[in-house]
Amino acid sequence: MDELISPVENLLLRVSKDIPNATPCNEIFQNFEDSIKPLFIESDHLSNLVKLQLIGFGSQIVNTLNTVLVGMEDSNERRQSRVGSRIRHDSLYGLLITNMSPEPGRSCTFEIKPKWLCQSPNAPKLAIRCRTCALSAYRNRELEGPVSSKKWPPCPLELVSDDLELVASNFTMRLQEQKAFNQQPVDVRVRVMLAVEDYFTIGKGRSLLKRIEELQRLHDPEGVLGGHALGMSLCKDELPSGPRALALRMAMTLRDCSMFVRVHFDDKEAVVEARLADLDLKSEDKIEEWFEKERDLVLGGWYLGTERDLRPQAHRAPAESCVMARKFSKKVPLHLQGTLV
Ligand SMILES: O=P(O)(O)O[C@@H]1[C@@H](OP(=O)(O)O)[C@H](OP(=O)(O)O)[C@H](O)[C@H](OP(=O)(O)O)[C@H]1OP(=O)(O)O
Ligand SMILES: Nc1ncnc2c1ncn2[C@@H]1O[C@H](COP(=O)(O)OP(=O)(O)OP(=O)(O)O)[C@@H](O)[C@H]1O
Repeated sequence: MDELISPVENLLLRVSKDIPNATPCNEIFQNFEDSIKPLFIESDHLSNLVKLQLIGFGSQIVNTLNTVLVGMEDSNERRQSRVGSRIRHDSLYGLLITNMSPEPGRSCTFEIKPKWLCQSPNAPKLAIRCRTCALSAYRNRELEGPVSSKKWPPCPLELVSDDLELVASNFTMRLQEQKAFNQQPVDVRVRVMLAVEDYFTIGKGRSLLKRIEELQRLHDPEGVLGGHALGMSLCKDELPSGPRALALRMAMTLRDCSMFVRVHFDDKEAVVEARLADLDLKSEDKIEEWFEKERDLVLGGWYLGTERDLRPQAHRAPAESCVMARKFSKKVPLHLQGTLV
């Protein structure tokens, strides 16, 4: 995706990057229509998806857009991480997508990745970390410095928790990080916060997140490891294949999508709108990588929080805030916590 704004009102033009293995837009569109969209039609959440419309264009458009990119780079207007990337010539398709950008002064938008809304089916029964928090802990393993300086994204289980105060505070915290929101008068901010709280605790946002959770569960009941004996080396024949592989790719897509939340605050009643984006079906080529990642999390003790036993210099991070870890420390007396895992 690149930062080109379409002249078509309230739509963005999404085009393919010129990098090896990038899925062409026509395939992204077909996969979305066949595999993803029906899941949300069933539950009446179609209006919560970023809409995709496939368009074709001539190679002259690609040349023009690439020239625009060169111009932006010459004047330092392009984000450094994207400098040098170009639009591919061999696929003359693009997607017009719902533009979720805010309208200055009238709305603000924030983006979250809900990630894994339920535990991995391969996690040990006594896990004290969810899949996302286990992976964060794993990724923090090599980082030097105090525990508090490490990266602990919010635990995704908070988003679908039965503790509605926790759900509400998660979203209002994200809202309060928005400059456009903070610039509003206090009465508008209160109105907007209440609307966001309602939307994600009793409204459509709640049912949308619950639907994603349900779909993640339904499409991957066994986990990528299935019944694989973990002590044994990976044999490619044992990776999920056929219908199970497709279902797994769908689950992994739903575990890595983005959610745009736009709040309009110029009306008498604040209006909240959430739409899911980045629902490009994951490639089958990723299955081996998912298998290896899951195996490392299980065997390394990252779900159980026992990684410290494997690497004595490591210790449990007090800064981490997994919902599962918090439940565990409430239920189990402190002196027993080390003995149970
Ligand atoms: O491994 P995860 O769970 O961190 O997810 C990856 C994402 O990391 P993040 O959401 O930042 O933690 C990662 O996001 P970023 O590139 O870090 O923004 C990708 O979305 C990656 O998918 P793909 O390789 O582009 O198909 C994602 O990989 P998969 O979902 O395919 O495993
Ligand atoms: N529907 C949308 N409305 C508004 N902004 C969007 C929408 N979809 C994506 N964006 C924004 O466009 C930018 C690029 O999108 P995205 O991150 O999906 O592309 P990408 O190919 O992963 O980019 P890169 O890897 O170069 O960072 C991001 O800033 C994202 O927030």
